[in-house]
Amino acid sequence: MEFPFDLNALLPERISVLDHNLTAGRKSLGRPDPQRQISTVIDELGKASAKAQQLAAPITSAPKLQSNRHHLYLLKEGESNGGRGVAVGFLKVGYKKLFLLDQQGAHVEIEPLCVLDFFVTENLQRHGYGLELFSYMLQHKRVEPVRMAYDRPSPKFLSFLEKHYGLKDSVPQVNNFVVFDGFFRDRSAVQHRKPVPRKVEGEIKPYSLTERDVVREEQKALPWPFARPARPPLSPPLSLPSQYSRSLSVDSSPSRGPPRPCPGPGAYRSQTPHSQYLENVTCRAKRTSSLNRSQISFN
Ligand SMILES: CC(=O)SCCNC(=O)CCNC(=O)[C@H](O)C(C)(C)COP(=O)(O)OP(=O)(O)OC[C@H]1O[C@@H](n2cnc3c(N)ncnc32)[C@H](O)[C@@H]1OP(=O)(O)O
Repeated sequence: MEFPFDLNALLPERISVLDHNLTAGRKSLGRPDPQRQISTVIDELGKASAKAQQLAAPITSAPKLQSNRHHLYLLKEGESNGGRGVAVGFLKVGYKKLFLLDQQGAHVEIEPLCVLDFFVTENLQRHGYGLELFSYMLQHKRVEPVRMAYDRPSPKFLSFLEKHYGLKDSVPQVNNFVVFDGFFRDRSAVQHRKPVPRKVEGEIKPYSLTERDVVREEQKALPWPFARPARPPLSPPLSLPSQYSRSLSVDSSPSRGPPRPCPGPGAYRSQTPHSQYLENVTCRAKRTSSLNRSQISFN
């Protein structure tokens, strides 16, 4: 993805690690408003990622990064675009407090590092850039892929995880997060286990939403005539097991979350744990396995 400014001057490293400060390590060297340009890069990549995944709206943007304790790894290719560089893709991770089911079906409250968004521009996919980003993140976070949770991974990402890390067998969940065999190994000492609550009759409401669901809630919150009709709930892809439904995430823990400016209705997950499952709730956005787009250029 090309930009009308010098990416190499903006992002000196091949992979930049960005957080809520939107800085790429080095201070501005007299460049005009580097933060605004970094925001543009993040916003455009976020939009392209959402489009590639057929999400209703981006789950990655500069304002979202500024209001969360996430890390965004941004990969550039410095030689291209007449030496000004192109943005190749990004990987966004963050800690999320989740309620997961372990191998025995017991409810476990846990706060793993999660992959939240991952994108390589269409024309550069299957060239090893995704692996470069992912392995950089693993080293930076000192984590193994099997110890991470994955927020509604796309078919391409599932294939990526199996190919590069041998992650294949997942532990069934009742939410959108996917964890693989080995995730719960040696965790019992630090986990706060909870008994699985009995299902209560009546209306079943989620007590928390994934970022992907938040995007949908934000859209629903718009007044008529601005609100766009929500997509009908879709069944999980045939190749995937039934665990790919809604999440029981309760967001980042208070200790990790930065101060947030007064969220709007539905903007963030409820913090109140609910004792009900979401077994029947499969309201989810459809992902696509591929989009044949030519090289994206932003001018
Ligand atoms: C939690 C989440 O973020 S889910 C969202 C994940 N993102 C997306 O689905 C957006 C579209 N896809 C992409 O951006 C990329 O394909 C990524 C980020 C998933 C992987 O990045 P890449 O640079 O393509 O990965 P890399 O080249 O290192 O590895 C290639 C492997 O990834 C998987 N993969 C990549 N593209 C495809 C594809 N079009 N179809 C199937 N598998 C694919 C395959 O396992 C592939 O190995 P193969 O070519 O031998 O079959």
